[in-house]
Amino acid sequence: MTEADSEKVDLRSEIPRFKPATPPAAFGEFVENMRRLQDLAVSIDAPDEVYAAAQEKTAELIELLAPFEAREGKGPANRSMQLPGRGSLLMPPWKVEKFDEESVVATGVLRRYHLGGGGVAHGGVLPLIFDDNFGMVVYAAKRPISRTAYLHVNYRKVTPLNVPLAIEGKVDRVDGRKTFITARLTEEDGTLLADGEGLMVQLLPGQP
Ligand SMILES: CCCCCCCCCCCC(=O)SCCNC(=O)CCNC(=O)[C@H](O)C(C)(C)COP(=O)(O)OP(=O)(O)OC[C@H]1O[C@@H](n2cnc3c(N)ncnc32)[C@H](O)[C@@H]1OP(=O)(O)O
Repeated sequence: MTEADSEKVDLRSEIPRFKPATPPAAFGEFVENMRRLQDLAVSIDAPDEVYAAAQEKTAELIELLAPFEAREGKGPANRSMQLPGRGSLLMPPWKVEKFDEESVVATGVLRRYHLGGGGVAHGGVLPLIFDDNFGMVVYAAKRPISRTAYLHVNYRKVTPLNVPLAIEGKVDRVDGRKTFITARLTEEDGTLLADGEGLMVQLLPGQP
């Protein structure tokens, strides 16, 4: 395998030194279509022929895209700050509203894809939102590159779908390599849905 080949197929990387991307509008529209597809994939109840047609169309899309799979940090997903969820399908489609040393605020809605049961968000989605916020807080506060050592979420109320939400996280205290972060997830009127605390530990040279 040549070096160029290994770059194409090796999806591992060290923790990324973040480089923002500015993709064309079509990328953002593609990601939003994919999000709509995710919502539909978890909610449809369709005739057999519709599933068969959907299978064919998605197979065509995979064939179109597969030749362009690239290693972490090359494509625009996850590093397009102007797009909801930084253009990453893993992330809920939230927008960063405030990003400075004082705090990081992101707002958005959770949608059908994020359903747990009983019409409200899956509990596992919340730690994802908190962890991502903690990562951005570390970055915005100009702390060294760190990884989450622990993350604690208190679920205070069920989190509704399709309702505007906000998370605000900030550095609580710093102790050597350790950055302790707190965050709150609220509805627009300030109702507290969940709060969280996390420890981000600065990576030492050579740590992945
Ligand atoms: C624009 C921006 C976009 C970018 C936005 C991107 C956002 C994405 C952010 C995602 C971030 C992640 O999810 S990262 C992925 C999830 N996390 C991981 O996979 C981490 C896996 N764990 C590890 O790699 C390691 O355990 C580390 C690096 C966390 C720590 O290991 P270490 O380097 O050997 O350090 P160690 O000596 O154990 O600990 C250092 C100090 O921290 C304390 N410590 C360590 N772990 C814990 C713990 N669980 N609970 C309490 N305390 C702990 C120790 O007691 C010690 O304190 P003292 O004795 O010094 O007082």
